[in-house]
Amino acid sequence: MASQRPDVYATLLLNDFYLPGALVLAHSLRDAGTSKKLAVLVTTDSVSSDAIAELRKLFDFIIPVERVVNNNAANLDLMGRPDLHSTFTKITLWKQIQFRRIVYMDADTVAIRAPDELFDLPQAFSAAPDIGWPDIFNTGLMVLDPNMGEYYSLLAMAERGISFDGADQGLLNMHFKNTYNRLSFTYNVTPSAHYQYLPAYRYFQSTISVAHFIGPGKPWTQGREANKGSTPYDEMVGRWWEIYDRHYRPSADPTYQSTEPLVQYYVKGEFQPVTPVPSTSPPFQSEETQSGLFHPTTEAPFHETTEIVKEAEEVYPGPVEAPFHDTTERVKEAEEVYVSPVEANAEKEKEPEPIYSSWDASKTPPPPGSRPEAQNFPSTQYSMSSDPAPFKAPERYPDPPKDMYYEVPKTPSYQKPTPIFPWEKDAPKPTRVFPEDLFEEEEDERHDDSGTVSAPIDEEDTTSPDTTTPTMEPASAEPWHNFSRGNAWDEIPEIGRYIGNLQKNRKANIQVLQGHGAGIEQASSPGARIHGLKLTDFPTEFERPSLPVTPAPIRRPRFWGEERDEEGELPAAEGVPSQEDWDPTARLEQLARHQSDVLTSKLGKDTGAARQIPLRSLPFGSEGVISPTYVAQQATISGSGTKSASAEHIEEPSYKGASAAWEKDETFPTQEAPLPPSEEEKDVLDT
Ligand SMILES: O=c1ccn([C@@H]2O[C@H](COP(=O)(O)OP(=O)(O)O[C@H]3O[C@H](CO)[C@@H](O)[C@H](O)[C@H]3O)[C@@H](O)[C@H]2O)c(=O)[nH]1
Ligand SMILES: [Mn+2]
Repeated sequence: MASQRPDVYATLLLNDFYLPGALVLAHSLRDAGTSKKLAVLVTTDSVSSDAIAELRKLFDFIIPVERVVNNNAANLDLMGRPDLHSTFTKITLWKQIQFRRIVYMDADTVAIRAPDELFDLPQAFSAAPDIGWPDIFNTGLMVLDPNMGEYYSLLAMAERGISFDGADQGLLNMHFKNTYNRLSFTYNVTPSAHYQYLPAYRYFQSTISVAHFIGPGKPWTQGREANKGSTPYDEMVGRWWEIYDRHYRPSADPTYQSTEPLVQYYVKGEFQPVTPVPSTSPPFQSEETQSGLFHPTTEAPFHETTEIVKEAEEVYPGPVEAPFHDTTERVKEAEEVYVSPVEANAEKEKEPEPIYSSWDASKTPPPPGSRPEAQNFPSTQYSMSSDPAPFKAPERYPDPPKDMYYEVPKTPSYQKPTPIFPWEKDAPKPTRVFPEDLFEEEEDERHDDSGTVSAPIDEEDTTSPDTTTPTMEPASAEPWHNFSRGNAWDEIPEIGRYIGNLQKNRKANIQVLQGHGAGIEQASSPGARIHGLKLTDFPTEFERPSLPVTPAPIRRPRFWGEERDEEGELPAAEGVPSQEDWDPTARLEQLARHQSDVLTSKLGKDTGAARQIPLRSLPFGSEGVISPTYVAQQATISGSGTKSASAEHIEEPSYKGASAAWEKDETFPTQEAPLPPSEEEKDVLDT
């Protein structure tokens, strides 16, 4: 008597988190005037008796089913939905042979109209395309005729974990492949917050039968404020809230206060206890679910704005009891663990310290005996002004300040900074003459004499007033021919003079230089070398102490014994002794003695006591060493005639600076000289 079996709309509830969805779906079908009965498949290991009690008010059949779990959940992770580990349970629909036909609808669907015509389809299995991959069907709405053969076949797949997405949709699509009857998309419209085909939505809007909120966020987990816009998604979410509000929204009507708070408990923003009620996890919850994306328990009750709390206080004038107040086993368990809000309040008076510090609300239930979370919230109250006098604006507000701009000074305000150190004020006028100055004077004279420039080519270039940078000559066909290897710092006299002036300024502050320096300048050949710009400049031959330490090399006779051709030989250097006359030991001794004399005379002046530096013996092993070319040893070397090469007297270094640490022409600490104006200061000066 197959015709006797009823038709039903069926949904599935795997836990309390989807309770609001299942209830709203049932209400939507009823409100739409369906003639069919309603069934709900529940996994009793994870759906609370309170939830079942709530379902019983609405559904004609509460059908306990055994959970079918996919133990091979890798594909669910791929989908980002570890919470769907138990959706294989959907296959138990085929077991429900007490029904002729089932129109199955996910708990996250809502009927816009009751699609009762689906019960009249000739096909045994129908479903609508999936928006993510339209060749397959979405398992959120299925029209099926229960059949044990089909069930076992599906169970066999489930037990082997055969499903391309790890959930029921992958399994059922693999089982029914292309044999399913494809329904219109209007039977399972899956609006997306991310993508929607707006013109099609508007065009087909009036024919939509069912909206399905696929994905991890459901209307009841996002709260009523989340989708207030006018997109198709928002509009459909609005349809869900419409039905929810019609049946579950608490109102100010005191007769309505008996509304079961359990449903609101699982709807974000709806459950507003005066004192928080501990959340309990369903007994079955896999690790993935607990740490996964979806946590309605932690989202729902504790994250509210004060505004809504106030609203709730109006609705619930007295302390609200926990929603789990029956005597089921689960609630008993909960009561053992948790102190009731009333008890908690009593304890609070005894001991005000909060004990929430280490509790992670997203992972575990509150610790036993814990205080209400919000007990220490600041309770500052602001009252409205009770002064009835209207606000009167003052007659006149003060004028805004005038001339609020910066006036650029007409005359440059740059002034030499006031001296800080005494030597800045008492600095004597520099009198030292530098070779480049002499060189310039000579140049001027030459110009005057001949009337034409007779200087060497590079000098000519640099004196030309418009050639400031030799490297920037006009481009020619072969630019490398004109490329100068010169350094502008060496070649452009302006730079040289500028740096020279800087150095002069600095040297002017060093008094010790003046007396001794002049002699050096006299001795140096003016114009022979422009020095002083580079730190690596070495003293000239005139500035160096002359120490004839190297003898002239001995010429060896040529291989054939003939005499050397003296033509082309360089003249012997002045003051360089011939190698025959060179006794290195005597020379070293002489040098050491000289050094000792210099030191004695210097230190003697300072300390008043002349110190004798004893003659040291030569290092061990070097006593008998003589130059291989040494010919005749002479005890004393008679001077060869030149002043600087005198064997008896080796000249002292020509420089006698401030200290031995300084060498001639070394740069001196720059902080002492007043620095030239900076670029900014020059800008001011130029204006
Ligand atoms: O914690 C849960 C999870 C799921 N369900 C039930 O299982 C259904 C499927 O889960 P859902 O979150 O609706 O999945 P969808 O976001 O819709 O994901 C898609 O993928 C699922 C797995 O293949 C299919 O079941 C859906 O039909 C399909 O739309 C829900 O509607 C509920 O009826 C629960 O009761 N509790
Ligand atoms: Mn769904």
